[in-house]
Amino acid sequence: MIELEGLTKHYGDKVAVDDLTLTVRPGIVTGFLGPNGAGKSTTMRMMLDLDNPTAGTVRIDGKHYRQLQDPLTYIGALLEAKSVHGGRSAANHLLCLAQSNGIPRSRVTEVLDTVGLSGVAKKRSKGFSLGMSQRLGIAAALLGDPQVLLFDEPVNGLDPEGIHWIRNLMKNLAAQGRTVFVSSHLMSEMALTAEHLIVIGQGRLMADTSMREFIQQNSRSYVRVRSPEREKLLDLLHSEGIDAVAAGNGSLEVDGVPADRLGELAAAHQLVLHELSPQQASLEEAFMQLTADSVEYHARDGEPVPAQAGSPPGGRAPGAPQPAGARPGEAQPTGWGADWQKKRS
Ligand SMILES: Nc1ncnc2c1ncn2[C@@H]1O[C@H](COP(=O)(O)OP(=O)(O)OP(=O)(O)O)[C@@H](O)[C@H]1O
Repeated sequence: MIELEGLTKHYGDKVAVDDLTLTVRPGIVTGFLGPNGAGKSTTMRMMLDLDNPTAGTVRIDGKHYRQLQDPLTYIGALLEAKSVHGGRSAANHLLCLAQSNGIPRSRVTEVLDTVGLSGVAKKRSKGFSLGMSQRLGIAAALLGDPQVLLFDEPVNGLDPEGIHWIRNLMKNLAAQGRTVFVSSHLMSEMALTAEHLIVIGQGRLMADTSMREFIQQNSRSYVRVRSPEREKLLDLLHSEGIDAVAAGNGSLEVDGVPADRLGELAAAHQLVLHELSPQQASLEEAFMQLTADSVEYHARDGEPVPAQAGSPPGGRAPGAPQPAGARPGEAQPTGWGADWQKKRS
């Protein structure tokens, strides 16, 4: 397992990682989430002794990284897929790593086969696509057959088949009893892969919980009900002391009552329903809800507006409503490109 205790990293005045204490357990895939700049890569680098902590410790199976003999046989990692000597072939790159870590040469062929790069084993890695480089990085992580694996954005650049493959690979590694710690911004992918989540924001621990609990605790689940007799249904629900609010498309959103009970109530009062659907928030919604206040980099609202002949940047789409305060026929600069347009006029 990986144990962090009070792990902290300052870069000058910037607190990149702030007093993290947590344990990453074997046998499951643990997802590592946080907005841009939250401190994920810094934490992973400190786990691998690539950065010195300002305070605190990291232990891999009870030992500091520096105490590990042949560290690749304890912990394998994919951090920067492109950080490979471009002049070396894939096989040579892996062979160098193997030789410096007491790993037999035969493992190079095995891991190249595992990641599907046998056909390009002798090709120089500088010609590799991002997806191929990711696979080579994963091969390097697997080389020493370690019990602990770290993957920073492993699906970056992979095609759908590759994404499917890495998802199964991580699950299989965990099922073998290994510790698998993975960061990704792809929430849908994380939701399919990780069983446990660690979430940080501005360097601080925000959640350390199972995927299920995380979604339940940080999002609202409700039942959407649609009926041609919405007002009657609303009165009925209120008379039963059930909270319901009118939503778009003639529907109601009902909190805290299972769909079965709502269906039975409607049937008992002979009310027709056109929809009765439980709504559970996604990991993405739960993540955004939890981390909204710790997002460091905010983009401005507004759509990029393409400059078209006869239509100034920021102009309205045909049929779009006139912005408040605008004179008829006059396009108002709003959103993306608005400052640029103001400077021009
Ligand atoms: N070498 C460095 N020198 C100065 N500041 C740094 C350095 N490395 C990281 N930082 C800062 O530390 C903070 C955490 O960065 P880090 O790269 O760990 O975040 P992250 O969660 O991995 O972000 P992303 O999701 O964008 O990859 C950021 O504010 C970053 O600017």
